[in-house]
Amino acid sequence: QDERLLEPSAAADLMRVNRDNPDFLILDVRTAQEFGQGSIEGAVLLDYYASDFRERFAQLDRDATILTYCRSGNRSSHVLKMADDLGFKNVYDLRGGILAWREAGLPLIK
Ligand SMILES: O=S(=O)([O-])[S-]
Repeated sequence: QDERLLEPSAAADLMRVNRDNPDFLILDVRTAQEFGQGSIEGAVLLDYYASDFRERFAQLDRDATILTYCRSGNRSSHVLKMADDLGFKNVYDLRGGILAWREAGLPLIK
């Protein structure tokens, strides 16, 4: 059991705690189209399917606290592995993705 896989409520707590942390990033790895249909407030889009995803991801601050999510948790689990490979220290993954987030009644913005 990987404690970096956060249930929606724990992910929401992480966001709350890091509200004023300039080194906190919410990373949405879905497509631009999916992002446009509703996203978590403050999230930055970096499409996992983009050919330069790894290159761009690797440019992020390895010491930052990053919460990543996708639609249901598949793509973001790959991002978590990539983050480990690249030496990122504080990367979390929203378990069940935005579907679970929405299911938990948590807010999305358009
Ligand atoms: O990759 S996915 O779980 O968002 S379909």
